[in-house]
Amino acid sequence: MAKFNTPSLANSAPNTETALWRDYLELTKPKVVAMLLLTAMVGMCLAVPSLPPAHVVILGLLGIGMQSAAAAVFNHVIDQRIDRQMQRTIHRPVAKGRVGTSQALAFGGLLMVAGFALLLVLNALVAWLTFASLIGYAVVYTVWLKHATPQNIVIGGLAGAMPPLLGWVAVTGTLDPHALLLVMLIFTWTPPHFWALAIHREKDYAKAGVPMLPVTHGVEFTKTMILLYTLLLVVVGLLPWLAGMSGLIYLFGSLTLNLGFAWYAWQLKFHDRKGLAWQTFKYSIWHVFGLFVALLADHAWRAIG
Ligand code: HEM
Ligand SMILES: CC(C)=CCC/C(C)=C/CC/C(C)=C/COP(=O)(O)OP(=O)(O)O
Repeated sequence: MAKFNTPSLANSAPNTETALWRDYLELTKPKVVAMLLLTAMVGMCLAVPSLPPAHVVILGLLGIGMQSAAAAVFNHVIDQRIDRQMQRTIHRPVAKGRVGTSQALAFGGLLMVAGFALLLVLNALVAWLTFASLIGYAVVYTVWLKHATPQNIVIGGLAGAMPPLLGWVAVTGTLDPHALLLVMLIFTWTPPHFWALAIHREKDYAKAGVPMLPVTHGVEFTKTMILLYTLLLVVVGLLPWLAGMSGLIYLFGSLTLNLGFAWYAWQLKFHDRKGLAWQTFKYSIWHVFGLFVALLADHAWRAIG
């Protein structure tokens, strides 16, 4: 059994380069946060029969975006040592020493406080649930789960799955079971999204001593799990329609996208070829984008119809 690392804040890299605004932007994982905000916006829209008030959308997206970005900044600080050991992450701003630990912590802290304050203007429930998601990703997942179990991303995935519910609560101030269906969609999507990448980057994770599934249980087992989760996603994808939350536009959109994901997973398991794990990962990103656009289009159609 390989020895797995525990996180450390020590930064031994020489601080030879100057930080640019681009480095600070990179710390926030902007493309991931953009996707999280799309899912939050869809949660906001589905919470009401037509459109949510503009000021709620603006304040809510800013607050959720800032707290998600803060979580990503803290993740860079905590992961700096393993980031220096992996090809994919070796050039990151904190890992390379272009942004120091204290500057990054100050930047993340500022985003966290500002985001929390903006959400408090809307309601206390959304502010605290968003903060709990930040802790879930930056502390529970990054500090502990990531190094503790190959189920790390399954459990930790809950934080990344929360934004549709956060968007919903920003608008209504209450929890609604329909919002949980949207969380379930992303929760089920996350393992095949990440494990496809983990297969592609298996050597990186093995080198850094992070117990990701392909490292601990092998690539074949991981492919089986990817296939099972995509099949589960086909079923979970039906729930918004079965619950009467979404209509036929969503149903056909989600079935097409989810069966497409399952097809990729099937190919990966039974007819693997060079680069297919990476293609599956890329597909997963377009897939989650398409799924939430389908939810939005379906809602818009029903609102005007
Ligand atoms: C625990 C949950 C998750 C894990 C472990 C995870 C892992 C990753 C990793 C390692 C990458 C980087 C790939 C690279 O460097 O090329 C990535 C990329 C990405 N992820 Fe995830 N992810 C998670 C959840 C999510 C969620 C919830 C979303 C949005 C709904 C998301 C959206 C994206 C996007 C858009 C990218 C591409 C970023 C880019 O090209 O810069 N991820 N994910
Ligand atoms: C407030 C709120 C909604 C918080 C959630 C924020 C957030 C940025 C979730 C995204 C999940 C993600 C990118 C995980 C990858 O982390 P990793 O450390 O495994 O990947 P890495 O090696 O690329 O850093």
